[in-house]
Amino acid sequence: MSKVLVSDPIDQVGIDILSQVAQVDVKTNLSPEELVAVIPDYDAIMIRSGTRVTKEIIEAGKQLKIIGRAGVGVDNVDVPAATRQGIVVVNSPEGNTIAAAEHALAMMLSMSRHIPEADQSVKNQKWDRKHFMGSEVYKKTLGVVGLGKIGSHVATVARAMGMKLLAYDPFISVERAEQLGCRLVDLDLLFGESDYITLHIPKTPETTNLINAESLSKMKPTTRIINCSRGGIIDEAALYEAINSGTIAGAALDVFSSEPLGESPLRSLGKKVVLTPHLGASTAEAQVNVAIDVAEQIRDVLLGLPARSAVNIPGLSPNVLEQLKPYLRLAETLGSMVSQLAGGRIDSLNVRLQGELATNNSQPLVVGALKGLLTQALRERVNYVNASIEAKERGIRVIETRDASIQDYAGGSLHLSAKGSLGEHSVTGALLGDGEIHITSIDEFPINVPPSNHMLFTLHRDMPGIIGKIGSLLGSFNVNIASMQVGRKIVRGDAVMVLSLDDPLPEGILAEIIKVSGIRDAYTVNL
Ligand SMILES: NC(=O)c1ccc[n+]([C@@H]2O[C@H](COP(=O)([O-])OP(=O)(O)OC[C@H]3O[C@@H](n4cnc5c(N)ncnc54)[C@H](O)[C@@H]3O)[C@@H](O)[C@H]2O)c1
Ligand SMILES: O=C(O)CC[C@@H](O)C(=O)O
Repeated sequence: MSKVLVSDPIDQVGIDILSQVAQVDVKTNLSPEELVAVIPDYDAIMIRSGTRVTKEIIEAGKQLKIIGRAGVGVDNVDVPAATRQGIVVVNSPEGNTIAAAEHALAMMLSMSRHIPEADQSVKNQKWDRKHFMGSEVYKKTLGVVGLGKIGSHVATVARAMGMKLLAYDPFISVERAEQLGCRLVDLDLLFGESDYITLHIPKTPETTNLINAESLSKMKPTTRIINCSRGGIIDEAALYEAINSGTIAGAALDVFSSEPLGESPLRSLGKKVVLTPHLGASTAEAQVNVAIDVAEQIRDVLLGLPARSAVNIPGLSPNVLEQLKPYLRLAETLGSMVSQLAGGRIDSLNVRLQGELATNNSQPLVVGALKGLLTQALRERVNYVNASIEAKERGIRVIETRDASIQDYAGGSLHLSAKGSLGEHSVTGALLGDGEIHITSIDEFPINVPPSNHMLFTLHRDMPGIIGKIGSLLGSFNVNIASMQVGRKIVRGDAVMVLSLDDPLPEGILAEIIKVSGIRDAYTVNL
């Protein structure tokens, strides 16, 4: 039975889902050393933001197949290290969107009305109404940095509260921003005009310390900043200076460059600052959502099914995935066939999506073809996560083409051609009515055969007697032929013969087949 380690607090509903297929061990607050020590036993790890899954942990996780992040940000996972090791990393891109957006809005309002401090003073037996004069958000300008899922919801609610909206997001269209009632502007303008600035961006090299002494100096003395996205996007020392000196009015922070927050002068800024301990996703609803979302994906991957929100393989919606599954099998089968036909070192793979397939998201099929191609060399070490990297590292050039005009099969067909040290070979395949894979051409010779576990292909001159000769030769070695088909372009020209065999071709027979007069070449394929 598979084993899953849950190393951060996860809602019970997630544990119940995992328990359907695995032994689940909940061990929270493990030190990095303890994690390295226990991880070799586990097939999957499920985390929130508390656990850092480092390269060391990943390398020690020899059995690991999947890392599940019950939340959005995967910056606490070394995704490149996981990818290299063929480990799927999944998250829950939407499960806590509303929770995080509502937290940002709550932070904005509580900072404006000094609610945390006022509450504390009443609890301390005081009745001080003068000290907590607030300001309204109505008709104020909110600058939204990052207009993705959370930023969009914040914008929608803020607009309903009567705020004017500016937004900065280099990857969002003007139309989308306008739909949300936001004016898309550059960062300097947003910094200069906003009364409130709310950050909803990932932490990347570009966004690290985006809010620094220089950007803070462009803001109004009344500006207040809200950060419920990621620590490290704000230079905390510069923020402290700016608030302390009156360059800006205040900040509400849920995330910090180092968590838990250690000694920090930010704690001393009184009512100008509201601080929460990374609570953006901490609602009962969000925790149920993310636990279900990620536990289901871990369960599926442990059952050998694809994940719907993998961050290191092409993301596909469950519906698209369901439709594409038979074509992924087709791509893998053709990839494995073409690599065996080509033999030797492969320099390039051309993947041509034909007919209806040409209109689809081709990336998963290309990865599927590469996975099939590399299975010969890497066996189970290659998977949908690392196939592209492994191909790149081997110097295999991948060319992707589309031809929607080839309407040979309903649903489309896939044509792979591999060029290598021993020449070039191609294979085409399609799914027939019942979803069964059919090979529809080999080296551009038309055929129509379902693939079988053991196959023999010959390239020969189309002439009387040759089929009989091969049949007798195989018979003399006690090889049973299950089916046979010939494909040719012209009568008495070159042809290919495809034989499905009951057993693998014994050692040495291929050399005998090639000696038969009229046979130009012969190849075996085992799937
Ligand atoms: N505090 C919490 O508990 C909590 C909860 C959930 C999410 N988050 C964090 O909130 C952030 C946003 O999450 P989301 O679900 O909205 O993500 P998202 O991917 O839907 O949106 C992020 C947006 O940022 C934009 N962006 C990327 N680089 C940018 C840049 N350099 N400048 C401006 N915009 C840029 C993207 O185009 C995208 O629209 C993430 O960092 C996530 O980890 C925090
Ligand atoms: O796990 C959490 O509580 C925080 C999650 C949040 O930071 C996220 O990126 O989804």
